[in-house]
Amino acid sequence: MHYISTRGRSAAVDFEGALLAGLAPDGGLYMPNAWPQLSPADARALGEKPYAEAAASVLSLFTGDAIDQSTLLAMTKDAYGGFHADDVAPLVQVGDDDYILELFHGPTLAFKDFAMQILGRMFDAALARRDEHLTIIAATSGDTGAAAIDALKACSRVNVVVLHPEGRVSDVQRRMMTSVIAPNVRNIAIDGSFDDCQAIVKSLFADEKFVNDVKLGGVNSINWARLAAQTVYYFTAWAAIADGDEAVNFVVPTGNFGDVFAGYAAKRMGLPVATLGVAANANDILHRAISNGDYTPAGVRPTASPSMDIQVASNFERLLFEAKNRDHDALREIMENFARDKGMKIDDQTLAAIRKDFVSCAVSEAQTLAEIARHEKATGALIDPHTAVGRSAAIRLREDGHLKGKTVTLSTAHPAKFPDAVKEATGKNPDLPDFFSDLFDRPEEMVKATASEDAIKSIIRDAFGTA
Ligand SMILES: Cc1ncc(COP(=O)(O)O)c(C=O)c1O
Ligand SMILES: N[C@@H](CCOP(=O)(O)O)C(=O)O
Repeated sequence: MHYISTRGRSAAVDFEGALLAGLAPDGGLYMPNAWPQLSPADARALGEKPYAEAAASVLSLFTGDAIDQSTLLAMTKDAYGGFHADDVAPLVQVGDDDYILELFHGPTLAFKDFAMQILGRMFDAALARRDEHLTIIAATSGDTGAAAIDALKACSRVNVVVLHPEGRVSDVQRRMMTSVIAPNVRNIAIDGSFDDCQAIVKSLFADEKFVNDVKLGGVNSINWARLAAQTVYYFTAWAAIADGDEAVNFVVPTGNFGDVFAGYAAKRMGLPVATLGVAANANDILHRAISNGDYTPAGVRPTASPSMDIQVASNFERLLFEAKNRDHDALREIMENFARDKGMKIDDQTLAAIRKDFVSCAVSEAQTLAEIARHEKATGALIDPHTAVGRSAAIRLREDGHLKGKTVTLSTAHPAKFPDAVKEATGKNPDLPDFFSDLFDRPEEMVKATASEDAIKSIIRDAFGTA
């Protein structure tokens, strides 16, 4: 197994190369050169195993020789042993054919923990063996940052710098990041949007000298290892509910297109997935792209589901690469034109290829809050606004005939991360788990910066010099 850049101008690397690089040197995203395969029988057998064992089995298809099987299993046991649910990713039935996959029982209460906890352990092992250090840069709209900091704060060979859009994450999300005061952690509040943060991250990777000076790495979903780890719960969820080889739908609240692309990867690996539902909030660029080919950013609108307040979705590049039959030149031209024109019209053939696997739905603010309230009335349980976007989309896509049969909606965050929206919708205050009961008493540390590449470079150089 090796990894190729979508843009075709970087050398292929092994799993460890993709893990440590994050983004390919040509600005492209790494992809496996071919999809590893699992038969439905293999997938079903995963359902019999504890989550950590299933994760090691699936991940080994991506890691190849980079990590031996017993080390990988020790890593997954350690990573998922810290989750606060026995099942790690519990599946809850909410209707005849409807399920919610709870992905918020990790240490920072969002689905990001599934990949980040394992990445931290992989970084530790690879950097120790190479006797190297890394400076991780992450852009966050709230959840990736907390998960990265939690997973990496104890890594002696990793520094971690997190950029978040000032005032555009919830107080709980911010405090989960800024209350971790450690010598290798820096939080930077950017005067701008998540897209500005993400653009800065990509521009840092484009500066070869800076990348080499500080040994830059990334843990956003540009990093293939993130998506590899996120494929696992599609397999375990399918195995828990499918009869025989029955195909199941997944609906995924979507921002950077990473989580839903992990579902696509699982499908390409042989998992019987019928349709992948892309659930967008009022920042509906992905819905516009899939429904009518219009992939044009329209300015970010703050919503009750702030982690999905994203316009330029990194992983859409991976989807276009697939839809273009992995034609590097065609993909590079598309991405260059997109950068120049600040938007794109997806051609009919490419759109038809995308629609073989995906449908989409945009959910308004009113619909999001209404779904939190409806769900609480129907089940007595609170859901977070991102999950509500997913559930609202799943209900509408089924009513409109786009989804038939069993459907799993990914529940991506704990409701207590977004108490204001939950309270507004239901009148109820979701409680943080005990291990965060003192979150609002903890001191915070962060610096503020303008949305400028140079400002961030100088903060990183001052903090960590050459790694
Ligand atoms: C809670 C939550 N739900 C959904 C998403 C969207 O996931 P993705 O960016 O992988 O599409 C995010 C952020 O990415 C998130 O933090
Ligand atoms: N919603 C994310 C945005 C970054 O997404 P990633 O999956 O590419 O890391 C966040 O919460 O930070």
